[in-house]
Amino acid sequence: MEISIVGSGYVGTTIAACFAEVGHDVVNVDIDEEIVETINDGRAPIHEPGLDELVVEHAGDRLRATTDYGAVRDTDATFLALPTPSEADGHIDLSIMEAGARSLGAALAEKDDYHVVVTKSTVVPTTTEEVIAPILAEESGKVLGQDLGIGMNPEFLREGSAVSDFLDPDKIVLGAESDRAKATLRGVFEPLAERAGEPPIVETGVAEAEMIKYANNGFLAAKISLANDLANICKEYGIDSEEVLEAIGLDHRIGAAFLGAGVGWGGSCFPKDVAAIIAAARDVGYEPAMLQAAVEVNDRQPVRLLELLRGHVDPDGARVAVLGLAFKPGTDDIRNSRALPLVDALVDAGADVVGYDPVATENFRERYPDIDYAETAEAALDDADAALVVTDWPEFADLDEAFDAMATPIVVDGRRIVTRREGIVYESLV
Ligand SMILES: NC(=O)c1ccc[n+]([C@@H]2O[C@H](COP(=O)([O-])OP(=O)(O)OC[C@H]3O[C@@H](n4cnc5c(N)ncnc54)[C@H](O)[C@@H]3O)[C@@H](O)[C@H]2O)c1
Ligand SMILES: O=c1ccn([C@@H]2O[C@H](COP(=O)(O)OP(=O)(O)O[C@H]3O[C@H](CO)[C@@H](O)[C@H](O)[C@H]3O)[C@@H](O)[C@H]2O)c(=O)[nH]1
Repeated sequence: MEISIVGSGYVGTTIAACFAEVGHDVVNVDIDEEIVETINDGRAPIHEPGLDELVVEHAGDRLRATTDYGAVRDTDATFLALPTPSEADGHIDLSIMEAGARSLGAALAEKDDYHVVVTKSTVVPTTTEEVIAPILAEESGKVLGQDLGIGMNPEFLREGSAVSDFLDPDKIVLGAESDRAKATLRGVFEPLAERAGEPPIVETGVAEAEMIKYANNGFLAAKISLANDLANICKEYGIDSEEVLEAIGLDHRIGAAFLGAGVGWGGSCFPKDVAAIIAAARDVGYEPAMLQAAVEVNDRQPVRLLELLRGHVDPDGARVAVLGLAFKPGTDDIRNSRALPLVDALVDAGADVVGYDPVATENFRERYPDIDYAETAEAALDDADAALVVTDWPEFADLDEAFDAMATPIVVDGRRIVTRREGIVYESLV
């Protein structure tokens, strides 16, 4: 099939390259000329394992990119993979989606045939039908259900494993407003589902598909927060939280995934999506107590980590190494990283901060140009008065003699990754 994807970021580029990989002809539309050129040159504009290889293989053949929305007219379906950030009060900010829908609708005005538009972005329930579809209809002059079909296909890929998550999904959710739109969506996913060994395909309504995405992310974020709540109780009793969480994870009704206790969840999705569904729920008159509690526990974890640090050293004037700046291992993304509130608080307290991350240093430096950065974890620890471990990069588990070079070997571990041993003053958050 001929597919267009509007937006060429983490999601748009990944799904474009993967759709090309399963045999579709794909065009990426983005307003960023540099991104468009990068893809057409056969390179991925973002860092994701396996993505470069797919772009190299398909660019110039089944995959191309353009800034011209007119390219959508030669395709059967368009996926909107545009950002849906948060407003200051947590509500979803739909301005980019609305602008994209306007440009798409205007381009579709010159297409006579039936066309399906699918929301891939994470949007609060009813957005596709009540905000996006009316803009498309108005700009294109098309009539919903006649020459315009609408769908919603939430995306569950994780950064750092985006390609393999997309090509081998646990489930595929297809929301559509009509049987005809659903049939187009089925056609798009058929080759992928076959290659992935026929994962469950959930066919549902558009608003249900929108809500499934928030329910998924809300549940996972709340699961981590519940693990953190339980681990905090363990800490007060001097009980080993890892043993407790591993044991409960063996119950198939609970499951071991996403019970990793520590300094909490960050990233480009969980914080904004949980905030957006909480704000949306309040708008329709419901107070989502569990999700709100999940946020509160999450916000307190970095505060607890600093309290532990203060129990060992006064940050004022102390040299504090912050190990891990990315929001999770395997990515250079620092959006909503737990390192942000921690570095803010350390700087406010008068600490002399030295940050280290295997790949996220440059992104962090753009935001915090005034703290020190080290090339290696060893260099960050050298002469430091204390170390805070914020991201669970596997290399931190191998650190050993480097702690001996610290002025005082105080290690406060937010991810329970450093091996405790004689000679280190070790304190784990959980
Ligand atoms: N990043 C993830 O892991 C992930 C996973 C699942 C779902 N999502 C959701 O997918 C959506 C996209 O997220 P992302 O991380 O890919 O965003 P992103 O910021 O990485 O990429 C968005 C792209 O859209 C382009 N763009 C902006 N305005 C445009 C316009 N008017 N027309 C065309 N292109 C335009 C930007 O240049 C950018 O390349 C969001 O709703 C997000 O919540 C993200
Ligand atoms: O047991 C765990 C697992 C994760 N995290 C933290 O949770 C955050 C999110 O991690 P992860 O879910 O692996 O990364 P994302 O790339 O943000 O992916 C989430 O957000 C995406 C965007 O919506 C969804 O598509 C994915 O399904 C969903 O997992 C990170 O800060 C992790 O450190 C923990 O603290 N403990």
